Amino acid sequence: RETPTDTRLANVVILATGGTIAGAGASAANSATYQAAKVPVDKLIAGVPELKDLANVRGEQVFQIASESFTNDHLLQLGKRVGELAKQGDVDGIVITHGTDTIEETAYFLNLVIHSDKPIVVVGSMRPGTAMSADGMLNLYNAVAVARSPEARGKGVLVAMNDEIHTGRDVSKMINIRTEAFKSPWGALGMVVEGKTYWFRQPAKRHTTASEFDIDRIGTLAPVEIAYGYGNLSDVAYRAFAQAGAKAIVHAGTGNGSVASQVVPALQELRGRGLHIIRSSRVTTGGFVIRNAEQPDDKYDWVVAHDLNPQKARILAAVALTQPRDAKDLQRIFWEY
Ligand SMILES: NC(=O)CC[C@H](N)C(=O)O
Repeated sequence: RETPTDTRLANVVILATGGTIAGAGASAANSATYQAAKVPVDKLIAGVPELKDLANVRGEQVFQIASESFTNDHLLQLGKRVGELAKQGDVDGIVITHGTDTIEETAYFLNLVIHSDKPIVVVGSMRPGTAMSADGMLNLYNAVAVARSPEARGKGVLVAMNDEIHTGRDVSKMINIRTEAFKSPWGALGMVVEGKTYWFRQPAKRHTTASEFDIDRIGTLAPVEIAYGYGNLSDVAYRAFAQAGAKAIVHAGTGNGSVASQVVPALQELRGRGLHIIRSSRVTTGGFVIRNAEQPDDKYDWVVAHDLNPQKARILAAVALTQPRDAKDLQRIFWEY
């Protein structure tokens, strides 16, 4: 049955892409063993009747996948749909349901390329809806509460998880299994309680309307790969990525983004052939890579990812290198976004 549109309420569109929030398990005891991306968006919305007290909500099924299977093409397709909806006068806010594994990559991508100050909120869950103490219903309710909130405007793309509101730029999945899985190294922006938002911080980096990147001007993302640092490192992965056509390699380095001495010559050689080398850190609760510490970045013409983790550094480089740039300009972008 169609519910009549309440004209006093904000209009929020829910774009569904899959993940555990759309997951289903065999029994209520299955909190970890289940299939992601099963439940269609209309059923997710029907499962939370209280949404209609917050906003006029309608759903669109964009994909039905687990988020580890997101490709650059999925990012572009989703981004273009978000961009279109954000331009519509009858849309006040957008919620994207998403698997949690790569939610931080999609949220950061949208934060970089969507030119709108309307609230855009990405949400997932850690337990499928069929499980005891499932977290998806409340997370979805909270996401819609943020998306309809005038106070969420202009804060960039947000992630609502576990009652917290995070900037898509900072947030990262730090723990699996637990519902308290998402943290931002510089703290959450706010909280949602009983459908009301409470704010404490503003994002400091360039995003959305202040971004030089625009989804309407991006046809394909640049191929950027990540190579992991560890003891006994070899240059095999770096050379293979270069051979396959990578425009940049993000080094998920040990500690300060350090590079094993036996690999430095290969990375110098690849930079000489035009590939960008981006040093990031594999530490999990807030890397902080500084230029010319550990490695002479000025001399080698390398870039540092600073506080961006390797997967976020890949997103930024894939967007930035949609046009050719020297390392100095790419480094500027890493400081500013
Ligand atoms: N909690 C989750 O959403 C993880 C499920 C799945 N791996 C995904 O990211 O889509």
